[in-house]
Amino acid sequence: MEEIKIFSPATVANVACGFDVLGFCLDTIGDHMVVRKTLEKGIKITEIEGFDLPFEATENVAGVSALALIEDAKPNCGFEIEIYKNIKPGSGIGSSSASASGSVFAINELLGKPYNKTQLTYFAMQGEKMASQSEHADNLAPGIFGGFTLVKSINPLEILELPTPKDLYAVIVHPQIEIKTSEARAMLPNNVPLIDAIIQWANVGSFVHALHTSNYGLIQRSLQDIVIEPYRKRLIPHFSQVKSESMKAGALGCAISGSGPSMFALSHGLENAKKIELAMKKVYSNTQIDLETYVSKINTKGIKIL
Ligand SMILES: Nc1ncnc2c1ncn2[C@@H]1O[C@H](COP(=O)(O)OP(=O)(O)O)[C@@H](O)[C@H]1O
Ligand SMILES: N[C@@H](CCOP(=O)(O)O)C(=O)O
Repeated sequence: MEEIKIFSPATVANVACGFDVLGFCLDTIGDHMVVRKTLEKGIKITEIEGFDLPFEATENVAGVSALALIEDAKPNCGFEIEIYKNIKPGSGIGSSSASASGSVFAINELLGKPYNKTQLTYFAMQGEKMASQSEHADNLAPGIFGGFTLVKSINPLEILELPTPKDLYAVIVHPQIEIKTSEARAMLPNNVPLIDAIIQWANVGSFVHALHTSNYGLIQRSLQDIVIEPYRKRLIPHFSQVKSESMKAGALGCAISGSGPSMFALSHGLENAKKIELAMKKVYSNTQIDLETYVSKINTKGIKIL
């Protein structure tokens, strides 16, 4: 194979209680990428559509992650990368992650798949580190593995794949403003009160159990973030109103997606998800804020070859 075209999906990181640990993969929104082998060695980004991003490989997360992989693989060829972005940078649904994971996934396929998904996540982390100035894999893991994932540890990198209840849907509301992950991380405290930590890790454990048992009521009781949301919600216009309207419409839970400004809600069933989407959208109907919204099944496959 000399060329490959892929769909690299958007992802929701943190998932309320699981900051830097939990994440899930979306289905209806993502980037397209084309990667092909070249005789000339190295990494070249030859096409970027959708948003204004750097073509210099060392300044684009797709290039940085690809360079990390070829540094290890030392192939006797190079690669050209075309990026067709649908995920707005600074969105909170893993724009940088989709590029970083998509490029290493594609190159791995072209090299005959010498690396496993954990190794690909490690290479993609090198790109994410450049974008967010910190090491986190909670967007990358669900994009590469699919479904829900839990990042057990960064060093050594260990990722757990979690089950996806079959009738679970996600609603994404993305106010068209930009929040850089690096800035949204810099505003966080270094310490968490013990009482808050206890509640947060109880929610993580309960949420994981709820996924394993398809217990939608326990999902609802676990989707709570008392550590990060209090700091970041002020960055998102009308966040509290969106959250309360989504819950009134029947959401299992609603929280900030990644570092924002996107928000996500989880729904038991598609019809309920559509009602929740309308309720969340309505909050912005009399504002000047542009909005993108998506209703998505949980994508259990992750990155797809087209
Ligand atoms: N290929 C890329 N895709 C998206 N963002 C990129 C890419 N390369 C570099 N960046 C930079 O990374 C930042 C977006 O990453 P981030 O702040 O984590 O947003 P998101 O929440 O959408 O992932 C932006 O500053 C953007 O300029
Ligand atoms: N755990 C990270 C996740 C960032 O997600 P993104 O989609 O905003 O890149 C954080 O919250 O900083």
